[in-house]
Amino acid sequence: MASHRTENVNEICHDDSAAPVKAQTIDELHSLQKEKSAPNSPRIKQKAGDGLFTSAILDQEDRQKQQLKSISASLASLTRERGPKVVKGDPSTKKPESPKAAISHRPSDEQAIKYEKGSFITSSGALATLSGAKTGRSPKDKRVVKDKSTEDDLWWGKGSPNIEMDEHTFTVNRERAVDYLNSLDKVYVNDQFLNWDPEHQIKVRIVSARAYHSLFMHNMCIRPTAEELENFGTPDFTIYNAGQFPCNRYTHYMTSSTSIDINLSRKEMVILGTQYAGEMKKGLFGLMHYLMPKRQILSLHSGCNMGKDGDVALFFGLSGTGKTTLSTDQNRYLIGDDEHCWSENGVSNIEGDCYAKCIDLSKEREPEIFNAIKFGTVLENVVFDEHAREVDYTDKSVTENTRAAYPIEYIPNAKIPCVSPHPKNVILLSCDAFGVLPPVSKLNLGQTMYHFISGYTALVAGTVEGVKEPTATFSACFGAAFIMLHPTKYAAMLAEKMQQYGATAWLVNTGWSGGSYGSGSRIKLPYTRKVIDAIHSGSLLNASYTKTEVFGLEIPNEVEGVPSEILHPMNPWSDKQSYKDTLLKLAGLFKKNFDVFANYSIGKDSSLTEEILAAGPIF
Ligand SMILES: Nc1ncnc2c1ncn2[C@@H]1O[C@H](COP(=O)(O)OP(=O)(O)O)[C@@H](O)[C@H]1O
Ligand SMILES: C=C(OP(=O)(O)O)C(=O)O
Ligand SMILES: [Ca+2]
Ligand SMILES: [Mn+2]
Repeated sequence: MASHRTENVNEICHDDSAAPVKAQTIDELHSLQKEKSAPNSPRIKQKAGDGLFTSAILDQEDRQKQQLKSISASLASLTRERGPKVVKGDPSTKKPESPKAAISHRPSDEQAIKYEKGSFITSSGALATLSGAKTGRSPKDKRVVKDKSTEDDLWWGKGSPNIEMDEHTFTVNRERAVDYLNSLDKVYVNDQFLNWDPEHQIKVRIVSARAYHSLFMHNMCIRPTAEELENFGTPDFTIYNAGQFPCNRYTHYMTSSTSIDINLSRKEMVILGTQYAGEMKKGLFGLMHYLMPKRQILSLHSGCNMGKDGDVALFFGLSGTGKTTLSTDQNRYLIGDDEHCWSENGVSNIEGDCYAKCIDLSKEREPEIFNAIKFGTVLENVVFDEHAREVDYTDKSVTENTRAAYPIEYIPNAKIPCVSPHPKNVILLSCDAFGVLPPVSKLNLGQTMYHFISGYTALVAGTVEGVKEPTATFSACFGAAFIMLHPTKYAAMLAEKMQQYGATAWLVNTGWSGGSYGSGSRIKLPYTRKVIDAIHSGSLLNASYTKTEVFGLEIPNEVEGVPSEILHPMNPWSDKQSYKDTLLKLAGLFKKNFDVFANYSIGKDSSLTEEILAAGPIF
């Protein structure tokens, strides 16, 4: 057969109608595609001589050597002298006898596709992957080292998320993780930042076995510039993610083959037996909940956005209550969807991404999130069509907790750098599965603190292992799984800041209406958006209010764009007696939950504590 192929297989066939490409070989052509610079978080350039740039005296080669030395030190076992010899790059391009490769900076999606079963590119260009047996967090497997420095500082005991372990057991698990990582041909190393406030930035290193974990963290943390990366130095905190490898359940303190261990003194975290990426994210959040309050900065499990006129709103809420959905708003600048710091400088995002739930995601209802799912985005545990690679967002067969992690700049109106002035509105989101909390109510300071400390929601299926249907949950500070100090410490700081900056608080029910889960229905997202619009615009502040029974919540009689019948939660219930019974049942749960906090005082004098205690349900 005649063929038009030329002798030299590397030569490029020219299409004579187009301008000729200068490259002569495939390799040369590929070199044209190579990124000029690796992607970083877009930011305002800092002035030369500012903080991070001062140590730029070393030449590039020396800095690379130091970087590899530092990675090698991170991977050193505690019982041997030094760490493995590491080189930069993809191990498959190196000779077999080459030492361990550490792939730093932009981990490629291709690495995941090449090495990880179940990883594919979807029709929109995102990397779809599977997190394995665990598709949600495992809070019961979280351990925190109790030592001299943490035993007095941290919240321990009943209700606390910090289940203790000793230093020795931590070392056993650390050694297990490091040995596992060192047994692999390659590991991925991310050196990145947390917190967009340059004064309070934290340097983190994540060592992981999976390309997916590396890409996830690349998105999640703030991406350094090439220059910042070279001058990174020693990280403030290191994660060893050996999630594919189990812990030894016969080890003291271990109750399963999963263990997520935090050692604040060693500034390290070890992950064994779970590949759910949210463990890394929330582990670092725990770290910030420890470090920031020491600097008088309040760490918040909240989303944050800002209007054109600079009015800022915080959205507190547990997983699935709408932080990501509602902070992503086409009319407002997005500061962040999940984790922030409130300092005297204002609000700053801790992260560089959004981590959206994508069950039942639709382009019509949530266009910004839908469009952010493109090349560079990690899609976890979604199901897609084998040929067209179209994702079916309604498919729950892997989990209901399907997720998309994308760099925050994939949202068109994200504000970079992700910092804002002080909040004007503080919105407490609660997804009430009982259907008795009003769609919106205005809170006084006592009520704000009462509801902040209570942290009530219905845990929506999926995010925590084993939770199959909405279940009433109380999670202090709307994030008890992540806080490190006693809830009243964060509450006191929130009260002080809200008073100082004159913020108004609102309780918004994004859950059920007209009946409990099973008989009522979830409040329509467009209605919740209207409620939020009215809060932002200030119109709700001037509305007339009616006080509810039992919870004493002030509910507006009208909200533009929302049917007034649903504003009082009793109206849409067909069985009024059932409403009243359910209301009392929920009030009882609140009361029981709050009992453990009744003996603590909040703030400088007893008046706020009294206000808070008086703000609970009366029945
Ligand atoms: N009324 C509503 N308000 C907010 N979210 C809603 C509402 N009704 C349904 N949802 C859905 O609930 C989920 C909220 O999840 P998300 O915003 O990711 O929560 P969080 O960021 O707090 O974990 C989204 O899937 C969203 O589409
Ligand atoms: C990632 C999590 O939180 P959220 O749903 O709030 O993003 C989580 O709780 O594991
Ligand atoms: Ca969260
Ligand atoms: Mn979220």
